[in-house]
Amino acid sequence: MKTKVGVLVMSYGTPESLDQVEAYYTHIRRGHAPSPEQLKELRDRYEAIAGGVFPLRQNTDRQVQSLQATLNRENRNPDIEFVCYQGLKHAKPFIEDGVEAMVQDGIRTAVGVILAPHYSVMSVGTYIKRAQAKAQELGLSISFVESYHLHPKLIKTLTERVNAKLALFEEVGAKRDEVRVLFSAHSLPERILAMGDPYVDQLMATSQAVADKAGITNWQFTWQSAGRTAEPWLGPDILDTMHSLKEEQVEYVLAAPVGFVSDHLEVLYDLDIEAQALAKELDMRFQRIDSLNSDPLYMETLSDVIIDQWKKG
Ligand SMILES: CC1=C(CCC(=O)O)c2cc3nc(cc4[nH]c(cc5[nH]c(cc1n2)c(C)c5CCC(=O)O)c(CCC(=O)O)c4C)C(CCC(=O)O)=C3C
Ligand SMILES: [Fe+2]
Repeated sequence: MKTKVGVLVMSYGTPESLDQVEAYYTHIRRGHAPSPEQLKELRDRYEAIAGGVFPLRQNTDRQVQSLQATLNRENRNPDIEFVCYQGLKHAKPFIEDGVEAMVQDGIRTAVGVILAPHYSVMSVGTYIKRAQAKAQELGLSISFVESYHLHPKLIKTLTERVNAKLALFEEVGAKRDEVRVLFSAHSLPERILAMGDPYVDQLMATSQAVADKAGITNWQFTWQSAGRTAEPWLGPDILDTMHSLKEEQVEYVLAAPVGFVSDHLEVLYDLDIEAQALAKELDMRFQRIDSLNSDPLYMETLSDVIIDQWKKG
């Protein structure tokens, strides 16, 4: 009989229906309910992306399924079998539920991975902390993949996506080097800088690696989707960046949100609706690269780093 190795696949989580948006938002706000205005604003954004469909849920389900198949295909150790469990930060099944399910299934050792390539103590760090605490409580031995932002297969597939959209621009008459590529990621509060957090450096490294592989020099990095709180967040925001590009007379813009791995609100609303509307207003041509979702090279990236982490223990 093969020994089962658990894989806790962690992701942000999303509501299942518009009714659940309030509970979800309250969880993100650490138990503080949003004001009616804040709630309406968030519900409106979900309604705008696909009439209240929550694509992140289905995308995460597919990623987890597809990762399990990839892991068991790539695994060269005949004595073990990988079994994936989902653990979400702000929705069911929560991270703690995933750990509990493994233990109930008799799993003794596990690896945790997050569906986000870049480490920050405020993002990936909090997923790991919660999983570790629950695992300790239940006596499960678990270790974690902290980041995989320079994995060659990740860089390769992101580069192919950039090249595919640059080719589309060329079809409408733009020269490849006239397109400004905007690499982006979710902003975080500025205070991560004083904490020596690797988030910014890792994002710059991914962007530089993709730019090098695609052979592009007309690019920059910008933030997006900053939270609606009083404290300062990392900037410049993509909308401000686009205003500056207008002044530079840039006409063609390609958004490459390398901090995200799935179609969800931050991509489908903040880029496809909000940034796209601004581009129209500024008379710019704006595109974005396709999200990774269950891309085979992304699945292999995850499978490689999980198998390596499992060998290390
Ligand atoms: C680093 C990071 C990632 C990327 C890494 C990762 O994936 O983990 C990410 C992803 C996501 N963020 C998401 C949604 C939201 N994030 C919010 C608020 C916040 N995000 C934060 C950080 C991040 N968020 C932070 C510091 C806050 C402030 C509150 C707090 O300190 O936690 C809010 C509240 C309202 C607002 O501010 O917009 C919403 C609705 C969705 C799901 C979208 C969907 O359902 O389709 C996804 C994938
Ligand atoms: Fe967020």
